[in-house]
Amino acid sequence: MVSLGETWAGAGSTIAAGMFLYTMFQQYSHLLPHQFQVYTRWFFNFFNPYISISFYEYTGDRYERSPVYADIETYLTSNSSQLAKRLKADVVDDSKDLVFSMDDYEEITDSYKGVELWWASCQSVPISQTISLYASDASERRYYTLSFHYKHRKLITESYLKHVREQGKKMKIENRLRKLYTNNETENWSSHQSKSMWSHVAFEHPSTFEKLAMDPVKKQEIVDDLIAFNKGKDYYAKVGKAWKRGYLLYGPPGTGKSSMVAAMANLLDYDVYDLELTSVKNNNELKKLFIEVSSKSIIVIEDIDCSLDLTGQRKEEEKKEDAKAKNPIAQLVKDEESSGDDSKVTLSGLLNFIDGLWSSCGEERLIVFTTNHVNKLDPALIRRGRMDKHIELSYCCFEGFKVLAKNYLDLDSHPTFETI
Ligand SMILES: Nc1ncnc2c1ncn2[C@@H]1O[C@H](COP(=O)(O)OP(=O)(O)OP(=O)(O)O)[C@@H](O)[C@H]1O
Ligand SMILES: [Mg+2]
Repeated sequence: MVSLGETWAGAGSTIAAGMFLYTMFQQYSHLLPHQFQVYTRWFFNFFNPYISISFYEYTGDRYERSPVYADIETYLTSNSSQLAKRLKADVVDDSKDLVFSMDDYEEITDSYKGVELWWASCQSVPISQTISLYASDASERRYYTLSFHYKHRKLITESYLKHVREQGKKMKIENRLRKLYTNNETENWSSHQSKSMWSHVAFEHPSTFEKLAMDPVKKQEIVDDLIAFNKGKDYYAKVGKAWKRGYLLYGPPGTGKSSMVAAMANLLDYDVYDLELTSVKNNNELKKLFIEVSSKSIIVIEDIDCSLDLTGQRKEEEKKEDAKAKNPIAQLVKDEESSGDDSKVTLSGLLNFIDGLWSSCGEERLIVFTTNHVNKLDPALIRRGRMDKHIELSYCCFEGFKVLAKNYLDLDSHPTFETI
């Protein structure tokens, strides 16, 4: 007699065989005559209770990888390294560890709220490549297919896929190597649209808030402020503001402004974008740079008073207006001559990216300015709301000295402390 268990096992393998046949059919159906294709497709669809969704690595004419594909890949990394039998190992640019992912044509089972579903990694070979041996430009297209029973359609499309993307993003952040970016002058960036305008190295600065010598009350206030920002996604959504915050660090040279930026990045686990304004050609290039900044990052403009003549520019404009009133033609000629060098980032351009319309692209970003001369800056640039928090870093106080004594000499107290 055949037991119930055996019957189910038989049914399971029939379903698996059916799905395999269907996948094969999908892969090679373009080689069949058209009429035959229509009938067989109808036949399969009629009897097939499973829905499958494909996620391609590159879609349409995008240069960059599809973000959905990347999220799924990361999500499946944890599942596949346990479940799949054939894996690919790779050292990925952004991650600390080796990354394992499913090898091509491998399949794994996942379950979500008691529903079973199947992921397969596939590759479609372009037709041109099957015909011509020389079609070197036609590369394979990778994609994942997700299959599930049609009665779970709502659950999968509305909830499971969201879960996959969230998990994928979270895992990517946990596993990533943080980076320090800089905008160096790449001459041919415009001819390679897909090439990033930022170049980077791994960010491994050892500075932390514990090691920073400053008034402990002030320090705690800054740490609390940063953590509140980090957890403030809902708050920013509620008040209808872009999720970003500006800090102005000012004080005499060598008082720990750069160290504090590094400490901030280490505290929040953010990337650092060191923006060198003097090598940005114009506002348009500044816009491109800002668009490329990822979320969870700090954009730093060091010594902003030296980077640009942001203070003088307004006066310049006013002077020009005066000159125009006195001698309009001479001023027009002058303007014409100087318009050839559009090599200017203007104050209004910069303000536009700090809190204009463009500031809302990307989220969870800190903008930090450092300066030695706070009173040289245009008040519009540093008004509250734009630079939300002004932090003065000054010469060492006694509390700060104690931190230094601990850091360097491992001393908690000493008879000479009182004298100091
Ligand atoms: N408050 C501080 N706590 C601990 N170390 C500090 C502090 N201030 C400065 N230092 C030490 O002094 C050095 C210079 O500090 P840092 O580069 O952060 O100063 P800065 O304010 O950015 O200077 P500049 O205005 O010249 O850019 C660093 O090596 C840092 O370790
Ligand atoms: Mg500095």
